[in-house]
Amino acid sequence: MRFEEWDPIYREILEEFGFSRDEDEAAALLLKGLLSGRGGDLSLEDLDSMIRGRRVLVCGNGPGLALELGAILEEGPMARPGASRDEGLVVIAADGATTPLLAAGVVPDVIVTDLDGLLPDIVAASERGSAVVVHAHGDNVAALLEYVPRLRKVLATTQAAPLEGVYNFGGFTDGDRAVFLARHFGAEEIRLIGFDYDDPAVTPKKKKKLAWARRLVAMALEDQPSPPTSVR
Ligand SMILES: Nc1ncnc2c1ncn2[C@@H]1O[C@H](COP(=O)(O)OP(=O)(O)OP(=O)(O)O)[C@@H](O)[C@H]1O
Ligand SMILES: Nc1nc2c(c(=O)[nH]1)N=C(CO)CN2
Ligand SMILES: [Mg+2]
Repeated sequence: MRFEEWDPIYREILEEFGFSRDEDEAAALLLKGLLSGRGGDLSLEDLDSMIRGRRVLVCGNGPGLALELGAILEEGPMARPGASRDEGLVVIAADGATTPLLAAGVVPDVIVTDLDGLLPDIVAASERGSAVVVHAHGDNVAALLEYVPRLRKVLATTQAAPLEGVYNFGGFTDGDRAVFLARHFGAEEIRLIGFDYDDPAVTPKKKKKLAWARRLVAMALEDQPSPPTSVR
């Protein structure tokens, strides 16, 4: 999604949650600085070669994730590094979904995170090869400072205007940003598990975020080349 298309949606989000655009922009600059001069981080080309033409499984952190994952694991193999396009699913974990995935023996290919999932698990997955798409915003500056130096293969995102090396593929919550990312890089098919927008066991703020996730996932999946398969 082009930033001009995203910006009106972002304005609505800023208004509804009372977030500060200036603070989001400052966080994006900070993340850019934290990554500058490092070796071994993730390029757009790396993500493209992982995702383009592949079947992608985007995992949200809803309460059904472990069960739905069990059903998928019975179907066949997950992707292995260097797998051909017919081999298995590329797994993208939205932040906290990393924990149930690791518990089931699945190391995500990509983690999309604003660094408020279970961070020791995200660090462990990174050490085991997961690429980490780290989102900077005005409320995660302390986590960026503490954890970005501990992560490998990082790509930076922002919900504000993109900067050189800090991308905006569209989206707000980790789950919907993961779907926008999969669309941006040309996934052949996107399946969702662990998305329960009507989960009653959430705080009022999370409920509002899940309403945004519902709207944005629907937007990201519009006009998918092949129809989305949601396990729910
Ligand atoms: N019932 C659910 N509970 C939590 N996450 C859900 C649920 N259904 C879908 N998701 C998606 O899973 C993603 C990852 O979940 P996680 O609990 O790590 O959220 P988060 O975005 O880090 O939380 P927050 O919005 O508080 O920062 C969410 O961003 C959301 O898009
Ligand atoms: N400024 C700000 N931006 C966000 C926040 C947040 O709490 N503050 N949470 C997000 C994921 O839920 C995504 N973006
Ligand atoms: Mg998060």
